[in-house]
Amino acid sequence: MKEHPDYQEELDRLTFTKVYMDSVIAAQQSDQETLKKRQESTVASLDFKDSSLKYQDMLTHANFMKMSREQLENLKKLRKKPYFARIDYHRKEKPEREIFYIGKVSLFDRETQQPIILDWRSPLANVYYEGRVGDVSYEAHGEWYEGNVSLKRQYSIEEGKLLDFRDIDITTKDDLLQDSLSQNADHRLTEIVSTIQEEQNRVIRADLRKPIVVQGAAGSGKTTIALHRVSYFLYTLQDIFRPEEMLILAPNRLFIDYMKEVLPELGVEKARSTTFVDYVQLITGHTFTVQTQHETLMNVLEHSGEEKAILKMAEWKGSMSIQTVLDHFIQHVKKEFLVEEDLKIAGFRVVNGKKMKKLFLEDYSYLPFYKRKEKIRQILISDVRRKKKVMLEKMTKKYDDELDRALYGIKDADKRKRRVSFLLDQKDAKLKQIETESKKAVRVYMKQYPNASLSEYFTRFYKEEELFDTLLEKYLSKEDRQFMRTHTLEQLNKNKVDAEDLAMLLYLQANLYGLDPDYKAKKVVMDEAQDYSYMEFVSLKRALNTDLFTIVGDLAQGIYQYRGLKQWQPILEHVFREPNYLTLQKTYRTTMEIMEVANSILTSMDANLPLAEPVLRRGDQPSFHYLGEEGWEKALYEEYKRLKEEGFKSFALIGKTVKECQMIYHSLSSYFPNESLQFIQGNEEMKKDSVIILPVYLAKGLEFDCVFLVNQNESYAKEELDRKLLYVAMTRPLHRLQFWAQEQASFLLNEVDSKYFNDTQLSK
Ligand SMILES: Nc1ncnc2c1ncn2[C@@H]1O[C@H](COP(=O)(O)OP(=O)(O)OP(=O)(O)O)[C@@H](O)[C@H]1O
Repeated sequence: MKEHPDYQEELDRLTFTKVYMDSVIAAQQSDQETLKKRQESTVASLDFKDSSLKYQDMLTHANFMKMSREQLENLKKLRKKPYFARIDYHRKEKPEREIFYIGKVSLFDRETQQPIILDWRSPLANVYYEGRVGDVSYEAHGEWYEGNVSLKRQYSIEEGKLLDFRDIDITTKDDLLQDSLSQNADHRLTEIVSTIQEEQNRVIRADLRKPIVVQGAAGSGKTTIALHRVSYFLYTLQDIFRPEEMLILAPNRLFIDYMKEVLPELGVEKARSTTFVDYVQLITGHTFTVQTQHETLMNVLEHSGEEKAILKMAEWKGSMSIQTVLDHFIQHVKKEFLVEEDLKIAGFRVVNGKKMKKLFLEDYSYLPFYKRKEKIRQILISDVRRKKKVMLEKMTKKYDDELDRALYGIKDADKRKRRVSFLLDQKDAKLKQIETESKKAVRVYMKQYPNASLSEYFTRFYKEEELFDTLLEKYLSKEDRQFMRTHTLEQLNKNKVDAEDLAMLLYLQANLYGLDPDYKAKKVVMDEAQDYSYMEFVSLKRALNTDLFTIVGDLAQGIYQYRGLKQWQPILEHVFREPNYLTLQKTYRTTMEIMEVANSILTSMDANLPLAEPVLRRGDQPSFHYLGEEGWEKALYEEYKRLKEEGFKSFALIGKTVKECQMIYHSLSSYFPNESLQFIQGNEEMKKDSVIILPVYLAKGLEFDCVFLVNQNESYAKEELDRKLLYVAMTRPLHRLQFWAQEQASFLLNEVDSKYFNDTQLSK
């Protein structure tokens, strides 16, 4: 590197940037207010018609100057690695080329407003990620700019020191990516802004106003890219969206912890990250215990007896048909809101009932039923208040006229006296009647409207047998209907619901009550989306009333296929308007050797999915170890020790089920040093230096340097579900994969070409 003609220039640039950052940090610490004002006045004096990048960037800079303590800390961190790339760019209309350094956030010269560092999310930075050197164009704020990139350079900077730099042209491979992939993982996801690949960049920057569905192979960066898209989204639309309005849905709490590490790095830590189950519970405020899809899956894997009927019911509860049925049920409920009685007070018609019905059916048709009811109540209150005055006046006038007539018309003094006194009493009584009836009229009138809770409606759906049968007979046999009714009602008696019921609850909540604004989200990210049912997508969309969804998943990993999606089509065609659909085929997590074995399993599935293409990274072949031999536990421990000595940091032992994992834990715990094994079966947080034992369904989405697939008792069968579980398990390691079982067939390795793995018994 030192021989490079630009070496000194690059060194000077880094020094300049760091010194500049130091001055910003010092200035921020000493005089935050003055600086802020100065920056704001510079921005204020700008030509607002200038829609170019510069203006937008300067606004960003103004925000940047309004640094919070947290941001200041970030800047200090960034000083260690201020940028990772450079582009030399010549914009068509400009006289000369400009040099831009790209980093995690932008930094501008306070005096000249020239960028010292360009944010990776800025429009111009797109040309770094897309294509190679040569003619390029990019879009910024609706306008296209053309130009030429003559140089793309990558830097390795650590602790503020320039370690290396290299240029990328058409022929060079991405060394930075290779370096980054060969690193070891320590149970957490990292940001990848310096090595985002072209196909990934396309997902990150795809039209932000449209929903997007991404089918990506295992390890293709779906989770990582979805989070980078949120970061890009917040940067680009920062004037419209706040991070708190983002909702990130992950499969379980373990996964959220794993993902969370990368959120502050990307500036999206304020987004709400949760599971679908927790989110629905929060929105609906219900207190049911939820039988999760994992528990159902476990029952199936461990053969509980009723599994066929349970699976069928789960599938049905998540299907497209249930939406139609629920819509009918909602229409049925709606009839109870169609009050058309007039509201009368002391004989006066204060409110026309037909008008109320019209309000409900037409004017407020965009609102959930109970919100419409509330609107009507408010209208009634104000109508009654307004008309009370008129009624009192009219009533007073009526009696005053009568009194006049009595006073001047009745000649007989006694008669007149009686009549006047009678009229005065009457007047008094009538006015009082108006007063008292006005007070309670609305309350009484509103009693005609239903007043039931969400769980009452939900229970009713199952309880009213005749209605239930009428609604469902087109879709399910009598036997299936019966099973579904009794099963769900039994669960409800125990204050329990199935995970699949949550979508129905959310759908009812959205249609009947709506959502508390505090829980609303304007943009939704769904990871492991293949595991969601059709009804879950529909209910989320209905409840949140937004199209801004980023949906990433892999059908090949659809281990909850009994309830989840088998294809993306229904979502693409029926849930969203004109969604974008993109695929990620390259896989970055694992080595070519591991991917060859995993792809053999993928080929044998029905899914008809493209094979994952690993980026060129080599490692040891996966190995098969005989677990039947005495002392296998010690042998496994020795393998672990050997790999640890090689420098690998994170290890997992993956079993097919929780029971299998219990067995593995039991067998191995006396061989591993105290506390170094951690058995995860739910939401426990993973300890950093432990060897993790966990069932496949919980390992989904996670990654480890080395993975041991262990099979003491439960083999993977040739059926679809088991193939998917196996595929998920095989695609977890970054570097090493070992199979431990009594026979190769336990991992379906008898179907895999033996040249792809090493049988340790044979090679002895
Ligand atoms: N462009 C990249 N540069 C460096 N590392 C990358 C890149 N893309 C992905 N990775 C790494 O590849 C690994 C897999 O990424 P991620 O977990 O996001 O993939 P995924 O598609 O969600 O996987 P799965 O479906 O198996 O859960 C992570 O370690 C991630 O950091």
